[in-house]
Amino acid sequence: MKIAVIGTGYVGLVTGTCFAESGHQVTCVDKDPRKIEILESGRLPIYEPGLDELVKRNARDGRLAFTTRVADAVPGAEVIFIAVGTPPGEDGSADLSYVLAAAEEIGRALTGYAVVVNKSTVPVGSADRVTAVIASVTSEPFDVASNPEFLKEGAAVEDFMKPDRVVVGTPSERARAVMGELYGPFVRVEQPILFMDTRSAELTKYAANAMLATRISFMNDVAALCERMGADVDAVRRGMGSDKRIGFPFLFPGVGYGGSCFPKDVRALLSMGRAAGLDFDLLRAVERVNEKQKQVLLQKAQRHFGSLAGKRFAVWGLAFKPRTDDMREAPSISLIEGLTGAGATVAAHDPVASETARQVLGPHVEITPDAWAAAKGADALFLVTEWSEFRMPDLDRLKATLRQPVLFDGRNIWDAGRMRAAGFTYYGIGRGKS
Ligand SMILES: NC(=O)C1=CN([C@@H]2O[C@H](COP(=O)(O)OP(=O)(O)OC[C@H]3O[C@@H](n4cnc5c(N)ncnc54)[C@H](O)[C@@H]3O)[C@@H](O)[C@H]2O)C=CC1
Ligand SMILES: O=C(O)[C@H]1O[C@H](OP(=O)(O)OP(=O)(O)OC[C@H]2O[C@@H](n3ccc(=O)[nH]c3=O)[C@H](O)[C@@H]2O)[C@H](O)[C@@H](O)[C@@H]1O
Repeated sequence: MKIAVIGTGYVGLVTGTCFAESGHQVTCVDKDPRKIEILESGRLPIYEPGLDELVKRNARDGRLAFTTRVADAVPGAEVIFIAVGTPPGEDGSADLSYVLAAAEEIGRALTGYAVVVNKSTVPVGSADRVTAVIASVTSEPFDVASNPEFLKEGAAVEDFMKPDRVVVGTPSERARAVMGELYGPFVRVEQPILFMDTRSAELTKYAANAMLATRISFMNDVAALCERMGADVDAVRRGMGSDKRIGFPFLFPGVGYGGSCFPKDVRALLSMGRAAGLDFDLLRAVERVNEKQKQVLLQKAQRHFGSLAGKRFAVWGLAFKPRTDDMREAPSISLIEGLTGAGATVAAHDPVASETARQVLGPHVEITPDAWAAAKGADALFLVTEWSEFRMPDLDRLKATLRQPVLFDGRNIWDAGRMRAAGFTYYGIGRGKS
């Protein structure tokens, strides 16, 4: 099939590349000429494990092309994906302007029947608005489908290639057939394509993200309770997750969820609820707990040191999660702002996100080329993102490098007993009284 993908961010680039990998002819469009220039030169504008190899191979073999012009990609395409951003507006509701602008450009470029697929995360009812915009600028036949994306950054290719499910919302039999053919190679009987109406598909995406965020906030509050009651959240988590009805994923307490989606999608769902006359109390609490959680390490440091003024702190891990360079709503930002706001200086290291972090954090935060340089002379070390390379540091070297052997482990990746036995003062999240 001939496919066009509008937007080459995490979702668009992965979608386009994975369809090209399965044999389709794909053109990816981005209005940002810098991104297209980078892609055409064989590099990637984002860090996503395994993606660069696939992009290079499919571009070389002529199945994947890039352009800045929607009008170059749409004519003749049977399926056109919209994968542009839907950032939060002032009141938390999703800003649909990029999606509608892309829809209009698509409409103007249509040359015959196509399925226009909305992959961006959009409020319920958006498919109707996309349909209206396209119909207002073309008389060509088309259908609109909602096909929310569930990939995780850092594992995006794997998630796309082997999805737990594919959700497709459309009333059109013809569009269902096209989408069935497209996704057939990616699914099996037990990982089905779930066809439904567009509104249900749009809501499924928000409800799934909100449920995952709820699990995390729930566990962060359980962790807080563990600290007050002298219980160990790791044991509690294992005990809970072993129940098949609960399961293990997304039960890790930490420094709060971040990233480009959970925070914005929780807010957007709350806003949708408000507009529909529903006060989604549970979700408001999820968000409140998350904001509180982002302060947890700062509060532990304040309790330990009293005043933070004049202290030097090291931070390991800046991206909102490992295996990505994405800093959007990263919990490291709140921590570092809290530390520097209290008069401390910060030196930080991230294996991949240093460049994006520098732009977000500004010049007053020292970004070091390796983890040890950040730790040198620090009064304490904060572990914020659980990159694999931080898991087993040389403890003798760490003790000799830090000015004071104090550890704040925001992801519970270190063995508390081992750290204490090695002479560190160790603080985790929900690991007994602290
Ligand atoms: N990042 C993620 O892991 C996931 C994101 N989503 C959703 O997918 C959507 C896209 O997210 P990301 O890929 O992270 O966004 P992004 O911000 O990384 O990329 C969006 C791209 O679209 C381009 N763009 C905007 N308007 C355009 C137009 N009219 N023509 C051509 N290009 C245009 C922008 O220049 C940008 O490069 C959002 O709605 C997001 O909520 C869904 C699942 C996972
Ligand atoms: O809509 C989206 O954009 C995507 O949002 C999340 O994916 P992502 O944000 O890439 O990363 P996650 O692995 O879900 O992590 C999100 C945040 O939650 C935190 N987290 C995750 C799991 C956990 O147990 N505890 C926890 O604190 C992570 O550290 C991170 O800050 C969802 O997992 C994807 O299914 C969804 O497609």
